[in-house]
Amino acid sequence: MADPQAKARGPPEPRAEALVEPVRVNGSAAEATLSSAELAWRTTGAGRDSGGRRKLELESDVLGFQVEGRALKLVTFTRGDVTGAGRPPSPVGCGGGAEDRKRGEVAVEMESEEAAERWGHAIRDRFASLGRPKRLFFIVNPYGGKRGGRKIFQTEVLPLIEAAGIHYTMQETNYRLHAQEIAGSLDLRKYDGIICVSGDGILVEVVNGLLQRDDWDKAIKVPLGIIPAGTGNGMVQGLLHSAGEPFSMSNAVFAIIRGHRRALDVTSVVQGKTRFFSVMMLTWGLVADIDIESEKFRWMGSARIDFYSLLRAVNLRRYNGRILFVPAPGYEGFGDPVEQTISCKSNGAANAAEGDITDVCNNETCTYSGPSTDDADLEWRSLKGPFVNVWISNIAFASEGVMIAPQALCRWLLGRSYNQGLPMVCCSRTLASDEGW
Ligand SMILES: Nc1ncnc2c1ncn2[C@@H]1O[C@H](COP(=O)(O)OP(=O)(O)OP(=O)(O)O)[C@@H](O)[C@H]1O
Repeated sequence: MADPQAKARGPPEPRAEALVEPVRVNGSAAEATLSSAELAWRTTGAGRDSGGRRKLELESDVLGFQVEGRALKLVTFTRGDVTGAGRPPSPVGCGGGAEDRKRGEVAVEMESEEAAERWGHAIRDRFASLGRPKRLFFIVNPYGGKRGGRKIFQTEVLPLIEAAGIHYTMQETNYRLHAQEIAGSLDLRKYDGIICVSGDGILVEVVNGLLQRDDWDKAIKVPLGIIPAGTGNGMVQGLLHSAGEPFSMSNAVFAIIRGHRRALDVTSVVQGKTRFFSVMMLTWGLVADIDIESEKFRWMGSARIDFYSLLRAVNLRRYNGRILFVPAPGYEGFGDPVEQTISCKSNGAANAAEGDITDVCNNETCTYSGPSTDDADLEWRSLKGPFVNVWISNIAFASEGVMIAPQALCRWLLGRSYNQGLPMVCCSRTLASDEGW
């Protein structure tokens, strides 16, 4: 989940005492230990696996659990078999590869109901300390990608969410900007996060809806998540990549269940009299044209982008314009110096170098008015077109298969002309007018 607030997990919890009990695991007698990090057991009876130690990492192997009388039933989600019911278990310490996770169950029968309750409490506390959500609000776009959002929610998301014991509310979007309206009026006190089952567009609508609220400063701290059901899905790919997880639907859902978070910058964009907020990328020229003009091929799913890119690549257009930017350290040599003072302060847009100053923020609809920056000492530079493509990216991936800015938190990718290649320019945070929460 992308959480604009979370910069770090905070200081580690004090270590709780490990619980040790004689139990039966999947019917076999064993001695089990529950620490704050793992549930481990060693079978004690006679048998093929007697004495073998197995373990489940609570953070990364367990979807959820239930206490039923003396039984503690854990739903596992692991790479490889740790239950002992199927293939021989992996020895302790051997992690799984990139294979997909599979669901399993480990039934731990305790000696008393009190013991089962005690262990249940300990696991619940551990999940809470990890920031696992308990109540989520899902926004499902039935129209995004190949129009599979509803099915993805029912078949891929719900089974895992229910196994994790998470309460949820789901609302489908009925029209363009509906997600923005929903986020603008949702009672956020009821939820630990808003999850979009959609393409990247709905996530951006949600961010805009949150920032248009009167309580935007609290609203924007609500964790947001995304399940890939769109055309590009670059945000999910970027988030999973940064967590070291391969791209898959189940990994995206599990990352949300585990409470994985990272902060995300928000870019404030002013165009004429309109202000909006972006968390992913801004494009002008080739990529924007491909995105917009390929709409008529939406039935192709992700392939529409590849197909239309080819069509446009053989017929490149050029765009005249000038880009003003503040280079990041080490990139000061890019572009040409700008003489005029450019203000990027408070409410307004980055004003044109020629000096047009327009206050474009409409306070009725734009409660968050963008970051305030003191740009008095900033050394602005400029690049003059014509451009084939201008691509400003806040994330590493444009889509599942397209890594455009490997180290992106903020990168500028500028295609000045077809023959000059694509120089990459690292911009300063203030250039993108962003603010990290
Ligand atoms: N019921 C609906 N009917 C038509 N459009 C809708 C509906 N619900 C949402 N939308 C619009 O669908 C667009 C695409 O949404 P989404 O980002 O989920 O999918 P996508 O296929 O990845 O599209 P894109 O590549 O344009 O981001 C958004 O602009 C959204 O406002």
